[in-house]
Amino acid sequence: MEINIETAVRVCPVNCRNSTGNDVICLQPNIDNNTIEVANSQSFPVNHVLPVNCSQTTLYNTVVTPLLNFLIEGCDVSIVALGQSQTGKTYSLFGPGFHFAASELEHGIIPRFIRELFTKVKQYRDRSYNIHITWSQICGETVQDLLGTGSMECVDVLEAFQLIQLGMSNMAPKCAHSLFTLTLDQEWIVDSTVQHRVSTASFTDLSSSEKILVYDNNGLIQSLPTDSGLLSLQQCITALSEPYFSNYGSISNIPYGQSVLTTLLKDSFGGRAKTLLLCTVSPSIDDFTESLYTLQLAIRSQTIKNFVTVNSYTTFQNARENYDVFGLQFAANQLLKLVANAEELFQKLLTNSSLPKGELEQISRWLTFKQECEECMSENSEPHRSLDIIEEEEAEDNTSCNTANSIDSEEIDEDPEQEDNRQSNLENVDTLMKNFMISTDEIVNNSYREHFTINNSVKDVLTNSSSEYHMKGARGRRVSIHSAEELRQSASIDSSKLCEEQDLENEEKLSEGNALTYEMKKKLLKKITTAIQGYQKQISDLQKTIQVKEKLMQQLVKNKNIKNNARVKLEQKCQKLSKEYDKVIAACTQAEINKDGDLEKKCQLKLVELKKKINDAESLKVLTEESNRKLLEVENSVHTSKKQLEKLKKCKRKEEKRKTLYEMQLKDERKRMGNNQDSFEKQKSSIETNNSNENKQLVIVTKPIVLNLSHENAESLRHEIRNLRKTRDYLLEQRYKIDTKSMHSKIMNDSDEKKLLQYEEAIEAIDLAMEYKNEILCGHVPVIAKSLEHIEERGDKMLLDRLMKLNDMEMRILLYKYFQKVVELRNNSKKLEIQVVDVENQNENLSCRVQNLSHTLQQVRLESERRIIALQHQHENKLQLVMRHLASDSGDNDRVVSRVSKHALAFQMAGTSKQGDKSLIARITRYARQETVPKQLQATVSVPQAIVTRQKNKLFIQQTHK
Ligand SMILES: Nc1ncnc2c1ncn2[C@@H]1O[C@H](COP(=O)(O)OP(=O)(O)OP(=O)(O)O)[C@@H](O)[C@H]1O
Repeated sequence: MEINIETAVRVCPVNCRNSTGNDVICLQPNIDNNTIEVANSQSFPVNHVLPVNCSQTTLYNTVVTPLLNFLIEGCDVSIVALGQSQTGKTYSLFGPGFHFAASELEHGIIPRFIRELFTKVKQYRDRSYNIHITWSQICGETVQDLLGTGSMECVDVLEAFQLIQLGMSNMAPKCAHSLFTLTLDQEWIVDSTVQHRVSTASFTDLSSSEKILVYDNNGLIQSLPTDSGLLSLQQCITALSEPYFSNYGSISNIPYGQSVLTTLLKDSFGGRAKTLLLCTVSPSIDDFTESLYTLQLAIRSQTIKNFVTVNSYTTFQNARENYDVFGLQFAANQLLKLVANAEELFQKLLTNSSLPKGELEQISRWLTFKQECEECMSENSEPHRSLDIIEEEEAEDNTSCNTANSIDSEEIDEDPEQEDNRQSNLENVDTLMKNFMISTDEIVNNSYREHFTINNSVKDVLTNSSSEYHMKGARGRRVSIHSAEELRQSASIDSSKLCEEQDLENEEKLSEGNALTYEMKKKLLKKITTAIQGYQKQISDLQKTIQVKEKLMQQLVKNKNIKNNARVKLEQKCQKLSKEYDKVIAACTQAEINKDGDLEKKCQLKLVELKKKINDAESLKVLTEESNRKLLEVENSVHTSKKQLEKLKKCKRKEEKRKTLYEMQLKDERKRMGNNQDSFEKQKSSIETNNSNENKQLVIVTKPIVLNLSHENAESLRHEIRNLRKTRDYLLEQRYKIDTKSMHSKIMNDSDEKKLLQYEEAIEAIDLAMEYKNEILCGHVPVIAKSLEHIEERGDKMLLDRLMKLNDMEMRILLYKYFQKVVELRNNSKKLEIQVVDVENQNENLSCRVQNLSHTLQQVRLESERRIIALQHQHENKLQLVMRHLASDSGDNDRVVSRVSKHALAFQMAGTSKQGDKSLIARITRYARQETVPKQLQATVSVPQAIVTRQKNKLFIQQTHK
């Protein structure tokens, strides 16, 4: 929590400063409104004003007691006594000199604090604690340990008092500031966890110092202490009290590192301690200036906000590994301190002009990194956030802690919001990445197209007649870097998605077609042709299926009337059977009354038989009623198949369109390449002629401007250029030889490949050298030299400086090494490009396989569909026959009805139920994935056949298998 530094002003008795007691009073403490009224009618409002003759007890109770609570809760507390010499700083902190122990009433803040601390911590029976004391004095920039043993543990008040006496006896008279520190370490157990609190109470007795008067920036007189520690403390207080720093704008700008005193008081001013600045002033007019100085500093200090935190951590009982938490926490704190110290040191070093430039740069880079790191960490979090989180683990029922906890809970509440922010940040990053990809692709495409157009004439000849290796960019740099769009194109062509999804992409492909190379187009054409064939196959399969379905539909329509008639007949039959059933029941009852056992038995048998007949007739009736539903189902299925057919035809048309387009483009390019082939030789000879012309022109153009150069120099430059040109021609010739050789053999061995790269690099380097020399000949500053002049990056400049200092031999070695490195890099990149080509080919093959499989699956699906329909067809035929018989014959055909109804139900269950369809399709899909079609599906399915014969009034149905 942010808490302002508290201020308290104690006005010492007039006689303290060895005055006569008759001094004129220049300031008056106003206890009612906590202000100090000064003679010049200025008033200083502070947090606590203590009356002139206030007792040590009043002082302690008024301003110190609350601090003890902070300490016990785990916060660091600090009391800094500031004031003119002999105004009672030491008296307030310790008591009257070395004899403070004589009267408890005279005890100052520290002994009272110690006594009360021991009393209070003992009240927390569940806590174990230990208290350590350190005491040091600071004289100038020297720190001296007053106890001689560093930190001393004391188990009770007496031991602590003895240590104070020891320290006082070691104190240097006057001149030094003293820093008395109490460290309280507490721990207690809550639900198998060990809660720890480590807090310190520091008491600083600032020695007074002579003041000098100086003019400040506004021309006003300002008094500054001569003591370096006090001076830098004043500067820190001034800096911290500026509004900019009160918001922790940049705490790193506070000059804590200027003195040992301010380094030690860092936590008290703008740090993590709860601080009380106790100012002691003299009321005497003689001390007016000093009092004014003290009061002004108090006013400034009370605007400073400290970020008070609870120093707590938790460990687990009997779990040693968890002590690491503390270890890490401690290490983190230490690291933070180290970084802060290093920063102070670096800030100091930066002002030291004697340091070498490089080191100064290193320091400023370090500071920038730290600044960036701090900014980054403070962007979404409060300062000291990590410690707040630790605080969450403990919920104590006292005021200070409650406040802290409320802050924590707010932070917890913010978590979902932070999560949202993180999410939206991720989305933003995603969008940015996508945009970046798009723009990168665009740039690569453009530059590639540019490159392609420039080198078109020569390249086409080489590309077309050479192996794939040439096409994919063994020549030239980064030719094989394909855009994401290109890669997407090649992947999407193989996808088995229906054309609606592909439409958009296909449109894109058509428009992008111009950016593809000849070989790419050829490949694409091949793929398109395969796709068209696939579509054609699917279309014809689907057409067959539709035909079969339509036939079934006709059959169903035809059967409709017969089924209606049969239903009427069956209804009549059911009624007749029911009546008969009733009659038999009546006969049975009569037989029972008559006690005719035989008749009763016969009647019961007849009843069973009749019941069976009624059930069979009812089942058959249900079958006749299903006709409409079936018809609807088949109609829907035909409709869906027709839709699919339309889609496939559309896809096929699109692909055919693309095919025509690419065929045309390829035809054009072939024609153009034919012309290029013819003109290639011409170009070669013309290039040579141009070269010699350029040579001549060079001389002609440079003639009038060469005036700046001495005749000898110009001549030697021309000579060098001519030599370079010869070398270049030779290299070109060698390169051409390797090209021609590889064109014929279509394979290039490793040494040829390396040579080719070396030639290309060397040609590029020679071109650059010639251009450079030519510009000098023309009296221009060479472009490359101009660009060197504009180097602004410090690192680049340094590199350039180093390069300039190299001698000729070193330069040659360096260049040779670079040349080798470049060739090696190009060789590697070429290998990578070949690997990319391989991967692309593999991808292509896999895509083809996926396409084939998807076609097979589609085919199998259609075939199985046709088979099911064929079965349905046969079933309908049989049904039709039975129904017709039922409709025409009123005789006893119960046996037929029974058999047909059973068969029909069985067929329904096994063949036409949706579940059956699904499992069949699932099976077929499984087979399709295995790339094999099951034997059952390859061979004709053994369909049951029935022969129906009629003898007298009976129908005979005989089931056979084909
Ligand atoms: N409020 C007071 N009541 C009684 N005596 C006081 C009071 N303030 C100071 N004195 C006495 O004044 C004398 C000087 O006090 P003290 O040594 O504490 O001053 P100081 O500010 O610490 O001086 P220095 O800057 O030299 O350290 C002591 O003898 C002290 O007992």
